[in-house]
Amino acid sequence: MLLALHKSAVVENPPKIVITGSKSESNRLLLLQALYPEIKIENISNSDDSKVMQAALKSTSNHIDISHAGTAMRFLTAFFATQEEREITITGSARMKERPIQVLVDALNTLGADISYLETEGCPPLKINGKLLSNNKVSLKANVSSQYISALLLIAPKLKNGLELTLEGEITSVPYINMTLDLLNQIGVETHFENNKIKISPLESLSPDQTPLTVESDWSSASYFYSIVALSAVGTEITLSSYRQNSLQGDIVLSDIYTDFGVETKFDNNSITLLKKEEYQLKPIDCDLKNAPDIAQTIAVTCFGLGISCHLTGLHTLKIKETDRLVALKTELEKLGAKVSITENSLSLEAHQLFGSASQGQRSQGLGEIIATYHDHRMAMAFAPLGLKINLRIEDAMVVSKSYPSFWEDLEKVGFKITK
Ligand SMILES: O=C(O)C1=C[C@@H](OP(=O)(O)O)[C@@H](O)[C@H](O)C1
Ligand SMILES: C=C(OP(=O)(O)O)C(=O)O
Repeated sequence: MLLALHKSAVVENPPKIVITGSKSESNRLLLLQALYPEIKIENISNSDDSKVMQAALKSTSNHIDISHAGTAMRFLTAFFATQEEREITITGSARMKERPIQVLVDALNTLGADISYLETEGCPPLKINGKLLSNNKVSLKANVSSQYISALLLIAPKLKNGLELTLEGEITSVPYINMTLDLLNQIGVETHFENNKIKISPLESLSPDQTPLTVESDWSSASYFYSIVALSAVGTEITLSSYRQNSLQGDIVLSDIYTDFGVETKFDNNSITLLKKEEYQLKPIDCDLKNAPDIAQTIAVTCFGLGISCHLTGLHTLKIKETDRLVALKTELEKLGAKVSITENSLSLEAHQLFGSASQGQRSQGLGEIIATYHDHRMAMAFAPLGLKINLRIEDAMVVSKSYPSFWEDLEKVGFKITK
């Protein structure tokens, strides 16, 4: 569906926006709940990725399709590898069949699993013959995706002797590994992470009287509201719930990064209020995002909307996500008149005269440019805040449901004018 965003502004005193639970926390807890049924979960994400995870864990079929969900693909591969007597095939969208999984498959096979490729070597779909994994030590490359490491950590306490992982090379997306370890600790699993070694002790079962674990709202989803406030007038405020100052999610780093754009975050009563405190003092942005790759698109578009330059690094994982996000960002920002250069792991945007030139002025007329989204929820959501500056249209807008199904309704609540 093509949605048209008509140039609008944030209303005064918008209602509080309740953002669904973190899909990263939800998908970890769902997997742990399949291993330890005593676990109770509250505020689970209503994202497509968490729904497919729930459906796959309930399914008795020997054919599982996880669509676009990277965490589900990686976590379930590890899970089904340990389910004795079960033979399944696991597949996903056309893009999922291009997203690499060899590092994880090799590690699981080294531990004793029986996993093979059904189409392209190194990528889904996979055939998994569930087995008792008899080894407990393995080394793997840590610079491709942290999801492989989290997948192994999640099944580790159910292995007879636990697990000892050696991480090779630079470790990417570290906060996601720490999130996995923290959730394991919360259910009583002993973990140890030092330098490039992680050790997990076995834990057979949990006591039946578990207190529910509450998933915090999704910080990556909050990023779009940070961008909206950054692109709005001084004094603009938006309140989001439910958030904690001591989050497990690395994307909380937004609250620091956006101070550079004049956005202040106030934590109060499980909510955050984002306030545009001052006009942004034109200053180039230089940011290493290897610990928070999912907010790269948001930040690049905020900088474009403010007319400032940015140099974003640590982006090597962006090429293997829902789309090649570096190429997608360059293509779509350039449609709007930006000058962007990319390498394998970075993106640079030149400062520009903000929608002031004749050609850019024309872009505010009519229905505006069509932004392509490449089956990537974050392309749709990252570009949407530009609706405060220009008219634009978002192609395949329902793609947002991968992580944030009520995104467009929530944008309307804060004042965006959107038509089909
Ligand atoms: O473990 C997780 O929940 C995630 C880890 C990150 O992936 P990489 O480790 O592949 O960067 C992130 O981009 C993804 O959205 C969610
Ligand atoms: C990369 C993402 O998800 P996944 O890898 O789980 O598909 C994302 O949500 O931005």
